Amino acid sequence: MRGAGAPHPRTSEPENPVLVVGDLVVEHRNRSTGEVFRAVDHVSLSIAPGASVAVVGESGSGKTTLAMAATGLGARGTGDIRLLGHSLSTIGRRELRRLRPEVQVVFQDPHGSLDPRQSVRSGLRELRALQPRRTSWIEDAELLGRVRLAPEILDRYPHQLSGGQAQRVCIARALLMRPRLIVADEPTSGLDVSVQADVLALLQEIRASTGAALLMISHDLAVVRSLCAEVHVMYRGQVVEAGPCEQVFVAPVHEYTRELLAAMPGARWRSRR
Ligand SMILES: Nc1ncnc2c1ncn2[C@@H]1O[C@H](COP(=O)(O)OP(=O)(O)OP(=O)(O)O)[C@@H](O)[C@H]1O
Repeated sequence: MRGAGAPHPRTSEPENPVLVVGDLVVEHRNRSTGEVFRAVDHVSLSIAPGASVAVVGESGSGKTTLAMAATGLGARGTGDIRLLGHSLSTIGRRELRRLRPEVQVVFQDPHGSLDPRQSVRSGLRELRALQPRRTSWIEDAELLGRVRLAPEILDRYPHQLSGGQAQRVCIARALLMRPRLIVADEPTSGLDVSVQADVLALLQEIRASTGAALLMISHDLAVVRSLCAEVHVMYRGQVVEAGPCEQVFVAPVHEYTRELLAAMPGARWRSRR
């Protein structure tokens, strides 16, 4: 059995970025009016193996559209996207299918992500059937232990789980695939404040122990600062500022970043220095 801390089987050179986004533009068309809205406007970013990168911005700034397009899971758009060294514009279906498990997404609404008709155990069984070799490294009970859930949870259905437990199950399902990139899209916004910190700590722990990179989508600067080394600030579809969290939060250059920081409870970011 392979431990979660064991290196991933490599499908590209270790030092290659997990994800490179070059000049991405994604537009949405309003179905009723036909109007075109540019949700992502010439965005570039790169995520190294094991890195923790955040995209922050207010609601509607394009964070989710960016993350979904960049990982090949949403509207495509134009631009150059390389996932584990493969260009999404030229990759074949078979290769894309092989690449899919390497990127796992943890969404905001854990109950919405789980099939209400499946127990946790049968949900895991289904995943294992889809990817038998990839998922054979760990047993169900041990997997749940990794996300600090008791084995009894295996026989529960989603409606029998709290929000925090359901999110841990979602994280366990992601972990089972031993991804190279975990995209966490507002993973704690739907949870009680009391469990938010635990879920964030868990994501951090999993990132550190597996070597997966983390792309964190959030409007919450406190979450970002606790979890990520690097941040991209999005405003109206554009990245207006990017850099190490310490630099961006302590000495923001763009007016919008300053406004975001000022809207946070306390100008405590700056007073840390
Ligand atoms: N499928 C879609 N069709 C039309 N417009 C869309 C679609 N998806 C998103 N949009 C619009 O694109 C813009 C960016 O949305 P997106 O969800 O990427 O932003 P966000 O920063 O993730 O916001 P939130 O934090 O509220 O999820 C918004 O104005 C949204 O209304």
